[in-house]
Amino acid sequence: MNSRAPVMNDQHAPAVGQPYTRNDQACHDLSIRVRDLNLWYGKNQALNNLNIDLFQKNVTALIGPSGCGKSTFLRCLNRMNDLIPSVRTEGLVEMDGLDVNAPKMDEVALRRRVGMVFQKPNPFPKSIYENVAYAPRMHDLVSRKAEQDELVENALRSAGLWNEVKDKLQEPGTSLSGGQQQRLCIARAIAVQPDVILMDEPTSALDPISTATIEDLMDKLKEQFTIITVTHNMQQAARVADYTAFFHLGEIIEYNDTKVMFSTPAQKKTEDYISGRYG
Ligand SMILES: Nc1ncnc2c1ncn2[C@@H]1O[C@H](COP(=O)(O)OP(=O)(O)OP(=O)(O)O)[C@@H](O)[C@H]1O
Repeated sequence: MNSRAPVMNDQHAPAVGQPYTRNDQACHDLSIRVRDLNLWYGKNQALNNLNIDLFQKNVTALIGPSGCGKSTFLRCLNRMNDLIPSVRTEGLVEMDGLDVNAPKMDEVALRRRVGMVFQKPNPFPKSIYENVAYAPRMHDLVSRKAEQDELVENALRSAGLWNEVKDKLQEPGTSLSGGQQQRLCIARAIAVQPDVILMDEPTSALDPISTATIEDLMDKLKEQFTIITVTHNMQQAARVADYTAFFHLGEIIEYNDTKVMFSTPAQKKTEDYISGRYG
């Protein structure tokens, strides 16, 4: 086993060759299983032998210095790296037992199950209503207008935006504030009833109040969805994440319960990073 494999400091060390997991008892709520994942951009290896189990209905934060592979890893979970021609991937990413990279995996269906929210809010140039209704219609999740209306309302309510927009659903999504636009993007992601929501620095373009609103929202959304978020903000990881994985130079150095990792990191590199000594 890679000597720098992720470490779970309050758990039994796994047998040689076995991946690190949170604990045996929790394996029933496994959502995503990653084994020996390697990724290259052309000749440059960006992910190096990653092994990690991600658990259902939790928030997992991916932290680490710039360029350590957090976003690249996130994009492995919904095959968005396939859109980059120079990318080559090896290893297993399994979601609820299904091999995400299997040739017969339907990428459109996969991206319905794995929603994504980006750093910069990116609503479609359409009405607030259409931003939410479009994908469910494309995926045939609704047939009647009344059903569609209900779905739009539910998604906007779940994203904590309904009360602010219910009287202006036909206005452009882009007319909303940055924080509202990000919640609209979250409503759009949850409208297709995914299992997993990937968030790539979802609050880094937002003011502190909008950031706090999104953090509260993540706490509610994890009752229904598995959330994996990239963040540069240590306090945010400590506030929102049940589990945290620390990445460094394309490897997972440590992965653990967030409270444990932040109070007693097992690795010197983790300690240096979370205490702000580098990165
Ligand atoms: N499209 C791409 N083509 C080539 N190399 C890339 C591409 N995207 C990322 N990389 C490289 O892969 C490595 C990991 O980048 P990635 O963006 O995943 O890191 P990150 O930890 O998310 O960084 P940041 O915190 O700055 O967003 C870096 O060396 C980066 O330069």
